[in-house]
Amino acid sequence: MATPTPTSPLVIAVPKGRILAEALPLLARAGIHPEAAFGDENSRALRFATDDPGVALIRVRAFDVATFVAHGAAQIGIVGSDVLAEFAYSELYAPVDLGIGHCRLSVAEPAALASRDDPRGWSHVRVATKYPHVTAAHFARRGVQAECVKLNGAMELAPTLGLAPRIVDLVSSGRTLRENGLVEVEEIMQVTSRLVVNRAAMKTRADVAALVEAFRRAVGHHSPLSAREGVK
Ligand SMILES: Nc1ncnc2c1ncn2[C@@H]1O[C@H](COP(=O)(O)OP(=O)(O)OP(=O)(O)O)[C@@H](O)[C@H]1O
Ligand SMILES: O=P(O)(O)OC[C@H]1O[C@H](OP(=O)(O)OP(=O)(O)O)[C@H](O)[C@@H]1O
Repeated sequence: MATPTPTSPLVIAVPKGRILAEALPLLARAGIHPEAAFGDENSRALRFATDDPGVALIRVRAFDVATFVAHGAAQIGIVGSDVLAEFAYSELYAPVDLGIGHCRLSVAEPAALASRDDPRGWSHVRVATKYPHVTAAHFARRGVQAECVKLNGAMELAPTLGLAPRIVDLVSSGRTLRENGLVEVEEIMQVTSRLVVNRAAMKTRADVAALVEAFRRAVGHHSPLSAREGVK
């Protein structure tokens, strides 16, 4: 595990993709001003300077933000509560709900199946998902055994191609489900993006604690949440 020293720049991990666009104004409000390439989706760079030599940004996949911060390779990150719930890293502290990346994690199935289906009667389900742990835990809570087929995207194809009759995926507008003939049958959790911090770095580095406060002020949010609270 990388041990951050007070002299090394503080590294903030931000996911590429949709969260990046929503995170940019928030970073600015927290006083972080990255070089222009950071907001350019076409840039192939992965590490970016800011106007503060003590702060650098990295752009990584959403699921990898949690891994970088949990191992101390980055001290702070921005990540969806869906990802936090799936990994449940004890090294991560999630003190601020950033109020961006609103969506929900839901169970969906083909409209034809839903019209004659009763979720209360399920004892075993086969589900295609990027979230096998959250899915299994959700069904186990009501005594249903979930057999998960792990996919990294395009879960919506699974029912029509016979991979699994149901999926667990993120839903926002509902358009992706609709355009693929699926309907939502159960909500598992509401999702927003959280600021995550490496617990050891939070205790040992004053710059980390100061930046957490800057993010709190930036979202006007003051109540601390642990990594497990609010993420079911
Ligand atoms: N439709 C959505 N509306 C709002 N937020 C979303 C939506 N889909 C995903 N998110 C949030 O954004 C995060 C990243 O999702 P995204 O779909 O960009 O990842 P991805 O493209 O699957 O990532 P990668 O390609 O790196 O695996 C999710 O973990 C979730 O918290
Ligand atoms: O309800 P909607 O508004 O249609 O949003 C839901 C879609 O958004 C996410 O995918 P994303 O667009 O990030 O693409 P990806 O799965 O290819 O990353 C998610 O995996 C759904 O497919």
